[in-house]
Amino acid sequence: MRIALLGYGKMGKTIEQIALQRGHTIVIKANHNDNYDITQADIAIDFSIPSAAFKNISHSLTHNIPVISGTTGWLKDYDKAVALCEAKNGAFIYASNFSLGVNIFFELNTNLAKMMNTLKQYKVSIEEIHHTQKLDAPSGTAITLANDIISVHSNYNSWQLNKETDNAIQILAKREEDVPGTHTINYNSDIDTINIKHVAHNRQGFALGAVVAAEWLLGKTGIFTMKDVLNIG
Ligand SMILES: NC(=O)C1=CN([C@@H]2O[C@H](COP(=O)(O)OP(=O)(O)OC[C@H]3O[C@@H](n4cnc5c(N)ncnc54)[C@H](O)[C@@H]3O)[C@@H](O)[C@H]2O)C=CC1
Ligand SMILES: O=C(O)C1=N[C@H](C(=O)O)C[C@H](O)C1
Repeated sequence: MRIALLGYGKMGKTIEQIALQRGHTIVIKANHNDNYDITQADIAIDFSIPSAAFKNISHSLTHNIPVISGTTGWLKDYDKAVALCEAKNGAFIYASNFSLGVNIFFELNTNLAKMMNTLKQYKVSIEEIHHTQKLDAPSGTAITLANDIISVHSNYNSWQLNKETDNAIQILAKREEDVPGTHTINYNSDIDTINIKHVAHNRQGFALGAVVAAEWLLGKTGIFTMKDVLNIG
């Protein structure tokens, strides 16, 4: 596959390594608003910044290039990206987290939340820890985890960043040097605490997932998620 990397930072560079190992070619490495010809590529992979993601995605879809996006913090425009993809009969995958481990963790989180729905003495909270350069908070992964709990647990109808309220899930966002991504779900009662945790040791899992998703998407039309790619859930 000829891949356009829209965003050539920490993730773009890790994706390049894995894509080359899997026999693909990188034809575009775009940072900032570079003037590139997207039609040279078979597929675009966007790991850029929140304020640039929608523009990158719509540029690719407008030119009939399938696109994978892992950028977080741009979801206010997600419905517009879906509408454009449908109008162009294109192909699009967004995932807040492309790693296989986190996608298994998403399933674990939903199943645990279903069980905890009958045990109202436990209060849930989410903690995410990332590197200090991260632009958005809470992480996209923490938002997915919170929304998945809300969809099956009747005590909660929203989430709140760094704030405890009755019917909202508190998400604590911490920033520390060099942390690739740690997410913990805590169910706390007066008697005990149950928690599940995912710790990324590096960025390889995110990057491999994004390349596997690109390989899977090529030749398809529609709007998909990592559940479709990994056939789980
Ligand atoms: N979904 C997932 O599995 C993962 C998502 N991420 C997300 O991916 C994004 C990128 O993460 P990192 O690579 O760690 O950040 P980074 O800051 O290292 O790289 C972002 C790059 O985007 C570039 N950029 C700025 N404006 C651009 C534009 N208009 N078009 C193209 N590129 C532009 C910057 O110059 C920079 O090189 C973040 O939103 C992060 O939260 C990160 C890891 C995994
Ligand atoms: O910015 C990061 O680094 C990460 N961002 C994603 C998120 O916001 O959830 C995924 C991963 O946790 C790393």
